Amino acid sequence: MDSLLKHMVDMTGHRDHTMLDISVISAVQELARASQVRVLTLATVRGKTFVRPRTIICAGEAARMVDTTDLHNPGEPIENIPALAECLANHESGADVANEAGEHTLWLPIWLGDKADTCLEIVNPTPYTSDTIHVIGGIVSVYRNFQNLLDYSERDSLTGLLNRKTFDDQLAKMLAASTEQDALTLPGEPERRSHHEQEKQWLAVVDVDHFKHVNDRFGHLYGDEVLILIANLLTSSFRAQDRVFRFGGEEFVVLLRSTTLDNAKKIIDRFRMNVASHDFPQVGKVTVSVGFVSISALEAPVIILGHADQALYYAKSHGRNLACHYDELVDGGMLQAIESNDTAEFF
Ligand SMILES: Nc1nc2c(ncn2[C@@H]2O[C@H](COP(=O)(O)OP(=O)(O)OP(=O)(O)O)[C@@H](O)[C@H]2O)c(=O)[nH]1
Repeated sequence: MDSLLKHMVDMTGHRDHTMLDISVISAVQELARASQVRVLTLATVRGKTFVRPRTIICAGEAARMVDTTDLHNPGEPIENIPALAECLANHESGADVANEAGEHTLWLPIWLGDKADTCLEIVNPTPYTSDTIHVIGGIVSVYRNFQNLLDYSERDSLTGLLNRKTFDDQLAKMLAASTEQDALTLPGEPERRSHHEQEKQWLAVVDVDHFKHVNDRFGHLYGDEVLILIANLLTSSFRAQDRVFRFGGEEFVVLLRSTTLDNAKKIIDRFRMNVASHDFPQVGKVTVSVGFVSISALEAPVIILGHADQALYYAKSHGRNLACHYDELVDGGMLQAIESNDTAEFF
C-alpha cells in the first residue's frame, strides 16, 4: 500500500503530460509486475485511427519517451490490433488478449466522454489477478482525472484550442524534435539529407478579418460562434502533429511540423480558403488573414512571432483574405524588417 501511495503522490505532483505518463507507467509496471507498459496515442488522421507509442517502460529499465522523430509516420493502423479496434468501437473499458506463449496484453483506453485519444498497454507473462486489475483500475481513474485537469488548464474555454500559456512549451518541444530529427540524418544518407534540408517547422498567425464588424452587426454570441467554427476549421485543416492555439480575441497561432515551404503555403492557403468558402450561420461569409514564417532554434519565440505578425499586418493592409510569407516579403523588398525594435516598415 505504501508503494501505491508513493506512486499516487508522484503522479499527482506533475504539471506536464509526459511526466504524468512516465509516472503512470512506472506505477503500473511495478504494481502489476508487468514485463512492459506503454502509453499509446490514438490519433485520427483523415477519419482513420492510428496507434503511436509515446512512453514505454520495460521490467528492470527506466521509463522513457518513445522516439517520435519520424513525424511523417502516423503510427500503426488500428486494424493491425483487432482486439483494441473492437474495444474502441464498442466503447469498452478494456481488452485482454493472450498470445500462444500465454503472454497477456491488456489495453485500457482512457475515455474522456465518448472519445479516447490515449490508451495504456500492459504486457504480462501471466494472467492478471483480480487484485492487480483492481489496482490498475484505480490508477487509470486517477490518471484520467488528472489528465483531464491538465487539459483543462491548457485549453481556451471558448474554443477548446491550446491557450497562450502553453505556447512556449510546445514551441520548445517542436524545436527540440526538429533538432533531434536533423541529428538522426547521418552522413551517407544523401537523399534523406537533401529531403530534410527543405523541411522546416513553421509558425502562422491567423487573424479574423473585420471581426469587430461581426460583433457590432450580429452581437457577441454570433461573434463567439464564428470563433468556435474557425477553431474547428483550424483543427480539421491541419495535421494531428501540428499545434493550434487561440492567443486571445480573434487571433490564432499554428505550429506546423516538418514540411517544405511549398507544402506550408498549400496547407495554410487551403485553410484560408476553407474559411472563405464556409457559410457561417446568420453571419454569412468571413475571411482570415495569415502571416507565416519558418522557425529555428536560433531565434527567440518573441522574434519569430514578431516576424509572423509583420507578415500578417502586410496581409491586412493589402486587401485581407491573404496568407503572406515573411521571408518572401522581405526578399521581395515589400517588407523591411527592423530587428532592433521589432517593428516593420511597409513600402
Ligand atoms: N465575440 C467575441 N469578440 C471578441 C472576443 N475577443 C475579442 N473580440 C472582439 O474582436 C474585435 C477585434 O477587432 P479589431 O482588433 O479592431 O480588428 P478587426 O475588426 O478584426 O479588423 P482587422 O483585424 O483589421 O481585419 C473587437 O471588437 C473585440 O471586442 C471574443 O472572445 N468573442
